[in-house]
Amino acid sequence: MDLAALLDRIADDVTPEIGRGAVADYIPALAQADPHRFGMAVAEVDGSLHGVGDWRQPFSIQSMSKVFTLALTLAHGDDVWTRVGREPSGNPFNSLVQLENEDGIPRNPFINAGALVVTDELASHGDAAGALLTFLREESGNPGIGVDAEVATSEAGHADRNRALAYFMASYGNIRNPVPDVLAQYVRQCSIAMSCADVARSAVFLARHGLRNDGTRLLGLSAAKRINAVMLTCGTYDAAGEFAYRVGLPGKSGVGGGIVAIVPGRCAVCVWSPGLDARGNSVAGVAALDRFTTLTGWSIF
Ligand SMILES: NC(=O)CC[C@H](N)C(=O)O
Repeated sequence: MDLAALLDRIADDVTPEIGRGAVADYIPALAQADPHRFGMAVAEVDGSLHGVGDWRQPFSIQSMSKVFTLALTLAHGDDVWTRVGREPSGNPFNSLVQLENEDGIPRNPFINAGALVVTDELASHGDAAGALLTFLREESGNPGIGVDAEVATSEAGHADRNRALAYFMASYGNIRNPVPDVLAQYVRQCSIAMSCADVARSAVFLARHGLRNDGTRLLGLSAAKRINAVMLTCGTYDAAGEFAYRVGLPGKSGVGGGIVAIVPGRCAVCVWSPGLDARGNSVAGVAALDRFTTLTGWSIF
């Protein structure tokens, strides 16, 4: 399959979708994003890389970081699964509503509550955001990857919802490090800026059943398979059913407008366009992945 030509065609096909939706503005720095940007990259398991549009342009990875922190945490063992579930929440990514009835155990690691628990667990093994940056730089081959300081400051100044989630879980004993430290780590991880090329290359270990780009193993086969399963069922929040229906791949979105999707055994795909739908997923991004699986037949179903 000529993936370069395919990506050109997808970019053409989704042109009417680019600019639709609304950029996230609850983190003020994200509101400055240009909704007319669009990029898409595919990293194959053999190391080849293809892209179209703004695929080399760094953007705020936001919740896509949650896939990588979960993977790094599971590389230390399975303990985190006693503290976070694996069920879709059916609620918005920053919702508080289920936590009180469910003893402070978040539904899954990809909503904010669950991601805070994962970061807390990873922080018990050292500097969580530092470990994440090291991993992303090594995997992508881009040592320039870093935290966007403006986004980090903006996010830290508008983190009351995440602060509430973290303190509430701490009251159940499900945040173990000091809440301000966990929040600082979480804000740093969300504020990392990467391009579609960087994200796709950093995520291809999930298509390679846990093997990193240098051939070493980050995760066992089961852990890699399980992350893909949780991405499929929970990676796009209360739109995960719709995403599975339209795209049919494990995927994880972020409010910066990125979505990373995995074709097990073949490739990782990252698409970026900042205009979001009401549930926080990129409008053009979902459309592009929909075209990608339709044209290639590479859905898991
Ligand atoms: N869905 C997202 O990308 C949300 C991430 C964002 N940093 C937040 O915590 O609200």
